[in-house]
Amino acid sequence: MDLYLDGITHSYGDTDVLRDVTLQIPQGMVVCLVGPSGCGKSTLLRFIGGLEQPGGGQVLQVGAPPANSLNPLTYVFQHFALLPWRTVEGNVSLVLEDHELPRERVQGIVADVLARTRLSDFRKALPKQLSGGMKQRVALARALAVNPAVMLMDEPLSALDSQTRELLMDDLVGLWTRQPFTAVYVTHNLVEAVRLGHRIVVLSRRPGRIREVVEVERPLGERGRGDPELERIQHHLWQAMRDEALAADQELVDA
Ligand SMILES: Nc1ncnc2c1ncn2[C@@H]1O[C@H](COP(=O)(O)OP(=O)(O)OP(=O)(O)O)[C@@H](O)[C@H]1O
Repeated sequence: MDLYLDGITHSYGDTDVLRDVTLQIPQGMVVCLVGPSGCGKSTLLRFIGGLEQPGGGQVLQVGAPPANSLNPLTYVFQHFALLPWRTVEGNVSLVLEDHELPRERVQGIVADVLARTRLSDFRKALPKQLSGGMKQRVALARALAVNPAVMLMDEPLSALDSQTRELLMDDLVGLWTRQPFTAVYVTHNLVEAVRLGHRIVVLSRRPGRIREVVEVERPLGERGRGDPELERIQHHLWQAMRDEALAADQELVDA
């Protein structure tokens, strides 16, 4: 299933938040949204997920989600949102409970996603026993368990320290390489964008409109740290964002 954003425009009261955002999110692609603080990235993600409706334009789903998808549009948040009293496997199976699946099917799905996120040995652990990176891997496993058509990822690594973030980026690349998924990935971090994004969308400051779309051709599995081509793209993205970010910053200070 592809997504097509057709002229998304929105205001909250007098605040114009998004203007005429038109964008294709093809199946199997990680599309990163970057842009200055307050430019409407999270708002756009909520529109894509159907949590809110835009004032103008529409989000179109083109084609059908996978036949066994239990939740076509699934979020991954910055702060994991795990239930502290449930084990790792209990947190993952939670999202399957309303679907009246046979017990063996649930066990099969949970075992599969825990293996894919390298958590099989920790299935009985409670969240408080896990590092931040492992908690986010549980959140990823939980998202994958419903076999989403598109994962909506809102700053999923920003609560983690830089080393853990590096490891999680490798995990995400490994997950995608073994079994490509579709994602809209909101981030402030241009290193993440160039490591994980097939397509990087730069939004202007508020009201967010598309300033530039950058395609990164290098396969995810071949993108290493210090890769000059990625650094060139990152530099280019920063140039595109810099003035917008400075102006947005000034607006916040002036407000
Ligand atoms: N429910 C709401 N009611 C009123 N204003 C809102 C609401 N949600 C967001 N806004 C405003 O819309 C603008 C865009 O917010 P949004 O959180 O989408 O930006 P963002 O690009 O994700 O920001 P950040 O990068 O700082 O997380 C901000 O000015 C915010 O205050």
